[in-house]
Amino acid sequence: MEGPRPKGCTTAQTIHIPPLHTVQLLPIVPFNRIFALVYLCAVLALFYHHLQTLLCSTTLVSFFINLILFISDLVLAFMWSTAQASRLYPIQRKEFPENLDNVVKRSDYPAVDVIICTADPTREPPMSVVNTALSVMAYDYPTEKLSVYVSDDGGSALTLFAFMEAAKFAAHWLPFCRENNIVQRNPESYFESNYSSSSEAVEIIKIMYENMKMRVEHVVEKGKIGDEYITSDEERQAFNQWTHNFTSQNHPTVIQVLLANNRSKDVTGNFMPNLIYVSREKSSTSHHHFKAGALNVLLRVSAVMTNAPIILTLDCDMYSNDPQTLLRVLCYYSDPEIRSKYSYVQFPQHFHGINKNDIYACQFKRLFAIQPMGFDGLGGSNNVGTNVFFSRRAFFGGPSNFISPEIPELSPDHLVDKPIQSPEVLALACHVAGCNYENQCAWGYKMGFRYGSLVEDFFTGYQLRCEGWRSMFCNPDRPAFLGNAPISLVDLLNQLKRWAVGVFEVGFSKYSPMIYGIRRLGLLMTLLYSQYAFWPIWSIPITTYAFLPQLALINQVRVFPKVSEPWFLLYPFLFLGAYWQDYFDFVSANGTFQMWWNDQRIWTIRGLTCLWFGSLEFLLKSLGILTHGFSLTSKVVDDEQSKRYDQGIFDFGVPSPMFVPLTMAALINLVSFIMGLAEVVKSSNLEGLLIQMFIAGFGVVNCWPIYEAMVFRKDKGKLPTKITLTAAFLTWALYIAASFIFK
Ligand SMILES: O=c1ccn([C@@H]2O[C@H](COP(=O)(O)OP(=O)(O)O[C@H]3O[C@H](CO)[C@@H](O)[C@H](O)[C@H]3O)[C@@H](O)[C@H]2O)c(=O)[nH]1
Ligand SMILES: [Mn+2]
Repeated sequence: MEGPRPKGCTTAQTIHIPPLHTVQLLPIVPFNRIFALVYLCAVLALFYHHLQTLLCSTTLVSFFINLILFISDLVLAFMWSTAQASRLYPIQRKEFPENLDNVVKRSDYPAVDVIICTADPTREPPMSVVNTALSVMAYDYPTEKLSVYVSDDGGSALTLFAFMEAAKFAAHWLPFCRENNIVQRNPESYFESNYSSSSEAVEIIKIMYENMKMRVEHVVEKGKIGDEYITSDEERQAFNQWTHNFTSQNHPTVIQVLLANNRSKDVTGNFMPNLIYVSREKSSTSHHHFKAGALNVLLRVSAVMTNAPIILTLDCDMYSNDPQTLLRVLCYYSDPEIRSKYSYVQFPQHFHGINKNDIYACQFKRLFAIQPMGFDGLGGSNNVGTNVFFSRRAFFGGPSNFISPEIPELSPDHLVDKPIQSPEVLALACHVAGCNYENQCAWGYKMGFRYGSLVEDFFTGYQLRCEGWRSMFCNPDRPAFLGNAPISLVDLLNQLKRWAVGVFEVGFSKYSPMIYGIRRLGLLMTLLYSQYAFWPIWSIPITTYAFLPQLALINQVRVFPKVSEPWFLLYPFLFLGAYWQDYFDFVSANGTFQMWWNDQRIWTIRGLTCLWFGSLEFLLKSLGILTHGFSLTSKVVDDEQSKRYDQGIFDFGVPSPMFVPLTMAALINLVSFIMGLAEVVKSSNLEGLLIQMFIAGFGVVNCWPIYEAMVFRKDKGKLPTKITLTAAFLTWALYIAASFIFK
């Protein structure tokens, strides 16, 4: 495996050009490697002890208890080993866009196509999609090289209307940003920030923005576009495509060029970027492959219209937070060597509006910020679906194995020589957006974004890596993009449930890292990808440790070594070692202690809820019993909910079955801790049960918000009584069953 190469540095030293980028191994690496070795010894010792106790089990019950603990620890050890793979070579990159002028002329900058996906105007407010689009249209980049495509899987005239308004507003907004050197180019966020409101120009543009917002929101609220909002015949014609039998699941392709960079000018007379609305053809009889399908259509439509060599894919809520980002990407892309080997540059997902201590751990620091450095050091960052700059060539076979698309117009080296609004171009674009176009094609299997998993981002990144592409991770100090995170527990758990189904679809397919990946990626990268592909198996040890030691404690059965036995020492070492290292990683990625505490709490909550439900859903799906699709994460904010969120209060609210096992765990831990404590007071003998007491106590502390939601709260976000009662009944049943078993 090739380690990191400080490429920019070497070039700089030999020919004395200031570097465009540098790369550095993280200073913590030597420590990580030594610690991994020490920890490994402890893990091996633990398994020696496990085998001993397993073989010496005296009764069937104790054999089964030991077996469950053994399996759980096996899963923990496996997950630990996969995490080590990311700790051995983590690297950090830096770019120097200020040096770009020495290397490339502005006129030689490559063209860039941006694809923004949206799928439902009720769950993804069009105004927020518009803001995302405006923020990227205003990139510091030659406007004639920039095209923004909006993929509307909701097939909604409301979204098209919002973008017609956006196109008009952009004529004011883009020059305003340029002339005033605005850094925050998402208008909503700009007006929310402490901008200097002294100038008249700011006030004027703010009023314009508010007017646009009012019109769009009014139309969205009414659900239809009143005549008074339609200002030209062209617009009317566009909306006429929504005939009476047009539904979001059944309609022809709609492609609307809203701005064209050879024709549309802003108010200062400069040309604007292309802005194109695309809603692919849908029919209830064909499979659409969710976001991956939408992205493949957009890959083809953009190829026909502009065919830029760089493609940025964005989720509708992920707006650009830094106008210089494209220049950063050029720092890499302007190097032909990198261009021929790298398939994408991934920027992390950062979020705005997260509450102070991030109670739901929505920042996913490990997934989005920490582990990508480890992936990158091994030759390729993971792909997280949005904020990623692809090389178009990467969608057509490996670096040395080009796969030709079925028509030459889709080839990455095809030159588009007609304007985007010409009838031939539009006709071909409509053709390649058709829902039967992909029949008997390699799209989704060997070309483009890959089908077969609800986490098409993870799957596609993994497949590109298997084909031999490298990729990189770029995490500048100022976040390049900011997005929304779920603000209620059930939204979060539903999102993660989809991820759980999606990763299992990779883990248990013929492309599993363990059988397909291992032959192509080497051991470390395979382990790292396995950590995600088998992510839901965390639920096994988490559930075991949330119930088993507690039920044993209630019945005064000891399942761990006594304090006086030397094996005892392994447990605090393994626990503290893992938690401490995790804490350290987290804090190094700008986390705080409270954030980390919440993060580890959510980790246990996931293990008891969405990971099980996701696994079950995957099983039912594999058996053909269930055909669940891509459930969108809601981006609509309920006022009351958002108030609770800002105060850091857990939001249960709806009676989701996922809350039942969680509540049961909370009850069992509380009961066992109290009963254990009573026993200690009575016989003042903690020696044998110390580890179990500790686990139950740790559980109780972690479950605090659940007790509150169960007993003390009256607001709408409290735990529904139905859930509390069901969980209480099941806990009681479990208690009775356990007392029979442990007898
Ligand atoms: O049929 C669909 C379904 C979704 N989307 C879009 O996909 C994006 C992501 O959907 P969201 O509901 O926000 O899911 P998240 O779980 O927040 O997204 C994460 O997980 C997804 C995979 O499950 C990745 O695609 C995303 O990039 C990644 O940010 C949104 O822009 C949607 O509009 C479509 O275009 N078509
Ligand atoms: Mn999202």
